Amino acid sequence: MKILVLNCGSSSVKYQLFDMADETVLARGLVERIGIPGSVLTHRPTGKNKLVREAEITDHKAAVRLCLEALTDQQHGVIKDYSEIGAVGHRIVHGGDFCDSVLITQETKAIISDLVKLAPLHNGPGLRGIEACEAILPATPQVAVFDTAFHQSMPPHAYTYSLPYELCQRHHIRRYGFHGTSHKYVALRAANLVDKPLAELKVITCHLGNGSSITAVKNGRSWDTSMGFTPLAGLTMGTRCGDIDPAIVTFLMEKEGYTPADMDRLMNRQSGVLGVSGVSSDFRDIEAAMAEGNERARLAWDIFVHTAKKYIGAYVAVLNGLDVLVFTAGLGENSPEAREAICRDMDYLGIKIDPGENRVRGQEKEITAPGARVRTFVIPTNEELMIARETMAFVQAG
Ligand SMILES: Nc1ncnc2c1ncn2[C@@H]1O[C@H](COP(=O)(O)OP(=O)(O)O)[C@@H](O)[C@H]1O
Ligand SMILES: CC(=O)OP(=O)(O)O
Ligand SMILES: [Mg+2]
Repeated sequence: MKILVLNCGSSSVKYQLFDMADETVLARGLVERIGIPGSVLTHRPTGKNKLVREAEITDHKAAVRLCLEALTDQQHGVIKDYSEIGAVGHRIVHGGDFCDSVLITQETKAIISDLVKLAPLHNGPGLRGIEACEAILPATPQVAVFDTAFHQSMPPHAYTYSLPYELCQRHHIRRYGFHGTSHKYVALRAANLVDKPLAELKVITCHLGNGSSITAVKNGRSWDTSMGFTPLAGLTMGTRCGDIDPAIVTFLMEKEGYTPADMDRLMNRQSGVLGVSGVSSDFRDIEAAMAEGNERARLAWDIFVHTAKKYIGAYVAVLNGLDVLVFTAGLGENSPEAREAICRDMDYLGIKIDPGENRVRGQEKEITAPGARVRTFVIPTNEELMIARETMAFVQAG
């Protein structure tokens, strides 16, 4: 069976078409920089030339349509007809109370839609991707695979907020955690690379992209993670503020007369690296601006690095040690500068990377310095493969 996977991220749409007989990738691609200047589709059909199409893409529905068109493109396509696709797996970021994947129906779409307010940069785009597929593949089963699933294993002291208990119960307020599919994939892959069962390892996985989160993995389970009730918490991100003193919210609402919607926009879309630098939400632009001496870009970068260091340190404490540190996602895979800055002066914790090995971009590689106690890896994430497997199992279970 051929399975198409769509991964709507906050700044991108990634996709892969698999032949699940042997998990061959027939085509993969991405639309990146959605909503910021310079958006581009890169479609890589296996065994054929890649297709690069520049277009100003401002929303995820248009991006998904572009991906679907590439799959049947005369020159670069890999299928003749959409009916060849047996099922579509969608990455949906917020699953709320869902622990497992679900079939897309009117009812499940309504629940995903209710969660848009808790993941405004993601569940809306995820739904737009579903709608684009429903229009083009109306008879094909579609499955939602949630970012929150892996983190369901966190212990209560990690997922419970210190607010009035009954209030949190009533409104389902807890730490959910996101990027779960990615954290699980790279943690399993790291265990494979060090040739030990994941259950015997203490692992910290750093998913650093436009959205960033760090997870502590213990006994093979997500033990704690930096994102929370929503994907706004934790590290400073492309446009998200990450952890701030919660009192700033009510302070600004009073001082500036902001409504809840204004605050939501400010913290999700106008803050983070973009808000501090005034340059861009994209780390490539930040690195270029720093190279030209832009001080606010430097400050945004330094804040990002500082928060990443703090989470790693905190999770070493939570895990009582560390065996493996993993970097993944857009920045984690592609920026030696980010990895170097984050790992600098961490030798007390046993973390030290080799500058030569660390030059790697977008490839799986161990970057540990000789003699370091903690083994550090760059592992390209593959959320799409995990989602394809999950979708296949779901469809087969019928
Ligand atoms: N070669 C690169 N060097 C530095 N940063 C990169 C590179 N490629 C991608 N990135 C950064 O990764 C981020 C996108 O991460 P990604 O995980 O693909 O996005 P999303 O969060 O939308 O899923 C962007 O900020 C981008 O600048
Ligand atoms: C949850 C999240 O932030 O996802 P992404 O990094 O794909 O935007
Ligand atoms: Mg992503």
